[in-house]
Amino acid sequence: MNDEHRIIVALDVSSQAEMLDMLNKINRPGCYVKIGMELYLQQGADIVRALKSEGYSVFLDLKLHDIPHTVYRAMKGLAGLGADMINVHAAGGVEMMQAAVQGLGEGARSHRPICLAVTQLTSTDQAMLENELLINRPIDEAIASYASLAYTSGLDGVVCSAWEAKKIKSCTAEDFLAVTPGIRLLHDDAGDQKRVASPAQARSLGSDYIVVGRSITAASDPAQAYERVLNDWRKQTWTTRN
Ligand SMILES: O=C(O)c1cc(=O)[nH]c(=O)n1[C@@H]1O[C@H](COP(=O)(O)O)[C@@H](O)[C@H]1O
Repeated sequence: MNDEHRIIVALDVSSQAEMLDMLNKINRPGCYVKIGMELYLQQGADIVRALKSEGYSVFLDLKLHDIPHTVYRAMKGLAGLGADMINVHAAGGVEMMQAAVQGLGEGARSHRPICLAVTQLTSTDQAMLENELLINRPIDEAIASYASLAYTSGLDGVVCSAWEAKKIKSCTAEDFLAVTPGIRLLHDDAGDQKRVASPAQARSLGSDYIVVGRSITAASDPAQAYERVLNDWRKQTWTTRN
């Protein structure tokens, strides 16, 4: 798989027209894109079909979190859209994650989409984990524990920050995917993201894919920003703390 396929661009816009405009600006036909709830909830399933018919790889990020039966039925329907990657919240538990994989397997036309579990959002930090979610564990331990549950549930990987990727792989498997948002180029504003890394850091830390939104889409020249992300990912000069 080439380097470009490891960069997933988060198309966080609200209409098909804005999406097409952004894809035009990025100018990378067939790249990997992520459709989140903003676009999906306003434009519906056709947006995924349209992107697939144009040759894009699609991560459908709807972060399902419900009772197992509901998630099973939702995934069975979503599987037919042809997305390459899809996610649930690990906090839904083992039975729900197993139901997600089962639904995807039964609904897929050919290949089952990659199924990921969101561990803890990259907008969560240690203080929020303890004070709001009442989880009194170090955040990387809590995340590794969610990842282990996802692994035993038969998922293909997790969404986490780059900083947890190594620990997750050591307690699951080397080929258990770490898909990491919270990516920023040097000098970019972190905004609401707490656990942030650069593309080069993420790769050094063990990320398999990076999800990049505003560092590309809010840049004055998105095509140039995409190129900077890709070059940084390729550089991988940064070495880990461990
Ligand atoms: O599942 C995700 O994609 C996701 C999980 C997570 O923990 N953190 C996170 O930021 N995301 C998504 O990744 C994208 C990050 O966007 P930027 O912060 O603009 O790069 C957004 O579309 C988020 O919805």
